[in-house]
Order: sequence, then structure tokens, then C-alpha cells
Amino acid sequence: MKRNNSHRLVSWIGGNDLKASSSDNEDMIEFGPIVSTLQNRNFDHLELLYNYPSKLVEPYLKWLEKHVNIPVTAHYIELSSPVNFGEIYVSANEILSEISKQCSRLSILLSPGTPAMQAVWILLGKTRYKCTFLQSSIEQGVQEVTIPFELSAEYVPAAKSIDSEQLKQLSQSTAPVDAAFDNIVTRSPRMLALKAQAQILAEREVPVLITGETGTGKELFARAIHNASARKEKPFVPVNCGAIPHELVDSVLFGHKKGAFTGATSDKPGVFEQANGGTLFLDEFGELEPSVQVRLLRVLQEGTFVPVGGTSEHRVDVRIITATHRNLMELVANGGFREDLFYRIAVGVLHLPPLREREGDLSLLIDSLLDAMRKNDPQLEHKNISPNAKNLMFQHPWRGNIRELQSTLLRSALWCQGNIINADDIRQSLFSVPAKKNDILKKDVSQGIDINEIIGDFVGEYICEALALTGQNKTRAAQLLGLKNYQTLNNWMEKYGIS
Ligand SMILES: Nc1ncnc2c1ncn2[C@@H]1O[C@H](COP(=O)(O)OP(=O)(O)OP(=O)(O)O)[C@@H](O)[C@H]1O
Repeated sequence: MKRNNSHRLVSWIGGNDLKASSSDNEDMIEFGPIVSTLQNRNFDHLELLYNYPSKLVEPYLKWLEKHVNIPVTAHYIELSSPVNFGEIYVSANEILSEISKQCSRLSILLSPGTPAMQAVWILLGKTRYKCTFLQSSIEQGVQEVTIPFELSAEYVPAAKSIDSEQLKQLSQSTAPVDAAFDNIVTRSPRMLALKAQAQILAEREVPVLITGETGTGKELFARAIHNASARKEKPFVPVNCGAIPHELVDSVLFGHKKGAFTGATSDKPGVFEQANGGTLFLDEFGELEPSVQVRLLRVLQEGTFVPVGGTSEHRVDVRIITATHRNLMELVANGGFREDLFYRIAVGVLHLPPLREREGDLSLLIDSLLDAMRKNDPQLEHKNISPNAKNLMFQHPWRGNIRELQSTLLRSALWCQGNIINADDIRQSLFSVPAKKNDILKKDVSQGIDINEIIGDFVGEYICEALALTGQNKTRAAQLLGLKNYQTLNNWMEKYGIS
């Protein structure tokens, strides 16, 4: 790519920018940091990075066209969390490396984005790329930022003192893993890296958020983190937030006093009190209603709460690990989850990949789950699996992930007559999704059909399935569907009216 004389501005799209574009009243408009900067300085090209869902960003980009008169390129950056330093670093570095080849001057707008995004800008802009930094606020306007220290000069010597073994471990994530993580069976490089990260988190007292589809091992990781932490002798209390009846949430979380409501015949401690000194694992955290989120935020900030029907404050020392199969960032963007609570719980973030993305794990897991079954149940002691049965298992999509794998193996071991589980035993134990009732190829054309509608139904069915399988991740759904990228998926969704 030929470098030209242009001056480019690079920025993440932030919440205040999106808010500005959604304001109804044009007179009262706050333009947000990006447009304010463009109105204040001259640039030839604007390069935007964003992690918000496209449905929020596309209207913003349309609005932007009305307010700026230079070319705009927007890059969607897939992040498991907007505070994941590693992923932000890799993607920001890639983009800056490309852009810096194409322009002679580069400016980075620091204001939009999370603190992690800002930190990575400073790191890259002070070491690898020659650039100027800008910031924009309502109070101070647009300013050039001077960062009066040199990272390379002042900090590289310190980094050099890390010995080569430590460096090797850091770069390859091969730090010895605590025995608490032994029952997480994997040989996938992604999962091995996650185990190493989880161990680092175990040693620190930071809140951890674990995301991933159902049955990917979120609770297993949470328990391992607890067991590898200084709190391991204290309780680990798991709570499924999605399963607590609405009217009992406060009582389950914070406990109640005798007589607080009908049926409260004695004082009862809540899960915060039960986990005192240890770890509270709040599973399906994304299901909590906004009113409960406010009360939880207070407990997390102050460490105190008042039981239902009580008058005095209780203080607890609890480490929180949360988990969800939902995309919390998208919930935050849609107003379904409090942003302040999100940043409080999402300090250490682990995104567990589904089984289908763990190279080499299926065979390993089949062997290890069978082994555990043989040890747990003397009647299954001699059960083994035939190669054909294993082959059949390799072809199954395992939507329920490891939990489905585990129960299928157990069912087939219980039902199989001899000691060898064969392909038929597996076939009988698999739950297959019922075939669609109105067979798409059996329509009566002589009665007239609407071919577009049929194609739409067909496309919609598969797109929804791929989105459900990937927890609404469009990039991964596009891969499953054999589409080029998430934009192509968006085009299909638009064409066939799938929301
Ligand atoms: N890597 C693994 N190695 C061995 N067993 C695993 C692994 N991952 C998950 N399992 C087993 O699979 C089952 C489901 O795991 P777990 O309950 O931790 O999943 P989850 O993501 O918390 O599920 P949910 O979202 O439904 O709460 C458990 O019995 C767990 O022990």
C-alpha cells in the first residue's frame, strides 16, 4: 500500500458518541468526542474501531455522514469483553500497523472507549507508532495530550531483568497450573491459555466474569479458581440467579429476618452470608433484573447489605465470580444491564469456547468422562467404547456441549448390553432435533407456492440456529453458515427480514 500525505484520526466509537447520534433534538445535540474533534481539527480520513453491536453503530455511521465531510472507515473488532487487554492490544496493533502504512500523520483520539482501550492506545502510540494524542471533553474542548515520559526508555530496562525462563513462560502461557485445575480436561491451545489465565486470577482478589455457552465448564472454572485461591478452605457457594423466583431474589441473596413476610418463620442467612470468607458464584448473572442489579452494586461497592425485614447492616468479605451465556456487552448497550455493575464484575474475564471450537478435545473428553464413569459406578467398571461409536460421536454437533456429551455417554453405557458401547448404543442415546414438520421439498407446486417465502423460512431457520449456537455472535455464526463475514450475514438478515 502506498503511503500518502494524509493525516488520519483513529478512535474507538464510545457510548457518548452513540448517545449523541440518538438524540432526537438536533438543537440540544452534544456531538460526542469524535465529531467534536473533527469540527475542531482538520483530518483527511477517519478510522473508527467499534465493539458495539452493528445495529447500534450503523445508525451512528449514517448520522456521522451528515456531520463530517471526510471518508470514514469503520472496523468491527470482536472482543470477548471491552476490558480484555490482550484482545484490545492485538486488534488495535493490527489496525495501527495497517493505517500507519497508508498515511504520513496519525492522531489517536483517547476519549472514547474503556480505560483498557485508552491504556492500549498510549502503550502503542508511545512505543510502536509515531502519533499525536488528542482528547475531547465538554468542559475542556479538544486538546492535544502530552504524555511526558518515554515508555521504551524508562520501562524496557525493567522488563529486561525478567529472566529468560519467566519470559518463555509468559509468552507461551506454560506457567505450571495448580492441581485445582486438573479436572478441566483439554489439550486445545485456547483452553490451555484460559487455564493459565484463570490461575493468575485465582491468586488475585479480583472479581471474575466467565462467559460461554451452556455446558462449557463455567462452574468448573469458577470452582477451580476458588480451590486455587487463598479462600479454598472457606465456602464456595454457587447460585443460579436465573432460577430464583422474582419475589424471593432479595431473600435468597441477602437473607431475611423472622416475620419479614408470610412464611418467614425464622431468621435465614442469604448466600452472601453463607459465602462469607469464601467465594460466591453467581451463575446466569445476566438474568438479574435491573432493580436487583442496583442493590448488588451497592453490596459490591460497600461490602454491606441489610437482610429483608432487618434494620442493621451486615458486612461480609466475599469474592464474587459471575457467569453468563449472554452477551453482557450487548445487554449493556441495549440498557438491559447496568454499565457500572458490568465494569465492577468484569475485571478478570474468561470466555470459554464451545466444545466444537476446541481442537482435539472431543476424543480426550470421551476417554476421560468414560474413565470417571467407570470409577464412580462399579457396574460400569468394564465398559469401553468402539472406534465406530467414537466416529459417530465426532459427527454430532454437541449443542449442549460437555454436559450433553457426558449424559449421552452415561445413557449409552447404561443401555448397552455387553461391555463395548457401539455405534447403535450411541445413536439411541443421542437426542436428535425433530425433523421439520412441513418438509420444504414436499410442497404442492400445482397449488401455487411462494418460492421467496420458502427460501426466507429456510434461511431464517439456519441463521437463527447459528446465532443461538454462538450466543448471538455474528462473526462466529457467519463462519458456521459458510458466509464470508458478519457483514454478509447482516446482508442476508436484512434481505430476508430476520431481526
Ligand atoms: N473441560 C472439561 N473437562 C471435564 N469436564 C468438563 C469440562 N468442561 C465441563 N465439564 C463437565 O461438564 C459439565 C458441565 O459443566 P459446567 O456445569 O461447569 O458448565 P456451565 O458452563 O457452568 O453450564 P451452565 O451454563 O449450564 O451453567 C460438568 O459436569 C463439568 O464437570
